[in-house]
Amino acid sequence: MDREANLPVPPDKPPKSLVRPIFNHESSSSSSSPELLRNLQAAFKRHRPIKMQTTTIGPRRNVAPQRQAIRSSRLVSDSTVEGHRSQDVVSLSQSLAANTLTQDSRSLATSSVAGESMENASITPPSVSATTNIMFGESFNPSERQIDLPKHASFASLESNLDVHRKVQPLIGSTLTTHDMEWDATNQAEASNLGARTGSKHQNPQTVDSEISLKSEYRVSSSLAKMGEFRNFLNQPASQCSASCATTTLIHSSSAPMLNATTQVSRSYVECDPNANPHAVQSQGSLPSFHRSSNDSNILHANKDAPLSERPASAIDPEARVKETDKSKHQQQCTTDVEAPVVSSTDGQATTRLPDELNTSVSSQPPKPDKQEKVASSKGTSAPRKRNYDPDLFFKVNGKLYQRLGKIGSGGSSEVHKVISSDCTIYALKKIKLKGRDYATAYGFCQEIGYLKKLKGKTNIIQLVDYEVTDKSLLQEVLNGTMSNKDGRVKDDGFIYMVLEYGEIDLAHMLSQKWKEIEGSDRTIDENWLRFYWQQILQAVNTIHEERIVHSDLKPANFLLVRGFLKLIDFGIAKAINSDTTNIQRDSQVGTLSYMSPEAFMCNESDENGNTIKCGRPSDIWSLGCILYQMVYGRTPFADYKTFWAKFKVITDPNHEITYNQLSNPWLVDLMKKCLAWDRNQRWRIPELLQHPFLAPPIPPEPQVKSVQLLSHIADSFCGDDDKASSMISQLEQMLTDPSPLPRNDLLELCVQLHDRLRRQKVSSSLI
Ligand SMILES: Nc1ncnc2c1ncn2[C@@H]1O[C@H](COP(=O)(O)OP(=O)(O)OP(=O)(O)O)[C@@H](O)[C@H]1O
Repeated sequence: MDREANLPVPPDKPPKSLVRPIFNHESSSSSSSPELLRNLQAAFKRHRPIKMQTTTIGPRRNVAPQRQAIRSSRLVSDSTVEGHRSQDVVSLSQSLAANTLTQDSRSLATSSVAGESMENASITPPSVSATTNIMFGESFNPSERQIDLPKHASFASLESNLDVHRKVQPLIGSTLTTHDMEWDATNQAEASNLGARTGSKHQNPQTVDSEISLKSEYRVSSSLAKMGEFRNFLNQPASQCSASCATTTLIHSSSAPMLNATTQVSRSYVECDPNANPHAVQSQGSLPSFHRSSNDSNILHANKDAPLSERPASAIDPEARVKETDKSKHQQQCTTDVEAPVVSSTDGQATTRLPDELNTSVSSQPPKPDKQEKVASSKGTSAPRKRNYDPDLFFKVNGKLYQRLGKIGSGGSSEVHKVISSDCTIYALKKIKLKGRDYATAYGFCQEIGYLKKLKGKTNIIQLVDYEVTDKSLLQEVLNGTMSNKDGRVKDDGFIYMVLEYGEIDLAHMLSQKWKEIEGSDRTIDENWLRFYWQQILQAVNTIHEERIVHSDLKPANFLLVRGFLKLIDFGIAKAINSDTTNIQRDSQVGTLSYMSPEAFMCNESDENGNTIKCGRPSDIWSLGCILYQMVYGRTPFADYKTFWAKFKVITDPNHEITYNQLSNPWLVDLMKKCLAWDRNQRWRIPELLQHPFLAPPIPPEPQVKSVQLLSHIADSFCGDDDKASSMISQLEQMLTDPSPLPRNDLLELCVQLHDRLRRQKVSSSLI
């Protein structure tokens, strides 16, 4: 039965021309004045996100709690410090704000219905940006990116809505099931107070007010009843949860007078996330007026029906399959939970639970204008799947949408983008195009997924959050460790998508910044800074070496700073394709070549003994030596050799001597030499490097300290300007303070000479 049909038509529909630009779809009703909407529209046009092409932007009520507003202004200023990144903050925050704004504009309508003062609902652009920044200031804080803030903000936004909605809650009256009323005691108390005030409206179902209240009350009750679930929902792991977020702006839509945050936002995500909040599905089914344009489609069930090629990688990944089973259980559970509100219609006629097929049918329908929805519901058919997102704005990985925030970089083989997920977590999305590559290379790229899976949970390795290989057979082969079609080329327009932890800056950029500071001054590199990062670099590489993985492409750009610590990225690729000429071509840009070991240049060739030259862990150590050299001197050891052939020649020459300018700490030179030994067997391994005196300086033994003190007494006893004696004393001092083993003979000889000199001086002074 169509509940909507039983509701009186609101007499005061705002002109569509006013609503359309805000929501980009038909807005069926609102009891707020057209004047107000015009003002809202005008106010928010000024704050339209630059990057967001969505038109689903609406006004936002200034309903954020005071405490948050204060906090927001602090965060606003924090976020501006981040310079370049703050632009993302702005665009993102605006886009996310759009979501909240849309919701709140609906709250506005309700608040007028419920008799709430419209002054509270007034829109002030500054408050919009402040609230917006509450939401995003933190989400861009490197240390808190994965965090509660977006969740908190969504929640705050929801609560803000609820502040308004609570006042209409009592209107629900007896039409609500007990389930609907499962909200916290505070709300209930408040509602019962308000009930007395607003109860009369409920008595007259024919009035516009109560009609709209009845529409909204479902959403209110649904939202309130689901508060607990919503909290849980927001607490879901990033990769599994869908929540209020920027991306919803594009797919928001509602023709109903209002829709609360929980229902609307999460519903929006069901379409992109098979694991998304099932409440959304229910609300969609139960509220036919909430339909989006016919362009949208719901993937929740479309995924089930999708052909294998369209299914997520989890369909073939046993690990992911387990996850999916759990999620679908959860989904079923949630669906059951929300069935009651679905059928508790305002006219009291639909009081039984919907049959499962109908639920499925309704929830799987692509949201459409009312008419279409009715047809679809009654027939129980699924609309054909359509692409329901703008690929210029979003990436879709395993059914989940990630909004593009900008390109971070591009490697020889990939593009890396900064993205935001539906739960407002920032990620890096690496996209590798497979088409045209030889199969072995494509296989190699795909192997990175295998390595990243193997290194899951290792804190100094970038973490893979999700992935999709559009060529499922390729992924299957990689996961099985088999390779057919060795000599073929990838013809299909396939891609690898990897959703990765996001790194704020890479070591290459850190270094160039550091060297900009140093250059022009008489300062040298800060040794403690060097120790701090060098140790992290070693530990990260040690992690993969322990896993028997050779990176083969170590360079500063492949160490990313994530929440203050360096993490290794992009490994495995170079190793997997090491013998492939493409790799050499890729690396032929000066910069990467600069870190290649002699054996990497000669890999698979035979040495003078007829043994095949292999690239193993020592090859990575050489690259580490080049990185350290660059950290110390501001340039790589072979930077003077510009072309490929010049580099090739000098690096593969065993007699070439690397220049080490003198440093105040001799251990540092020693350390570089240990890494850059031409003979790979001479190079130290990471466990040894971690114990090198540069990182773990030896404490001078006690006797040596005493000797130095004694020496200074001897120096004092020389009278006059005895240059020879002074020079001998400083030599002795140097020997004693040098942490390397003392050259005993030299030391003894010096001591004897000094003693003689002192004796002679005494003799001559006694003669005088
Ligand atoms: N997780 C991430 N977070 C932030 N930035 C990233 C991330 N992954 C990669 N990048 C950026 O993108 C650049 C290219 O990424 P990556 O090295 O993985 O691609 P690639 O195609 O293998 O590059 P290349 O072949 O040149 O090494 C990196 O240097 C880094 O600046």
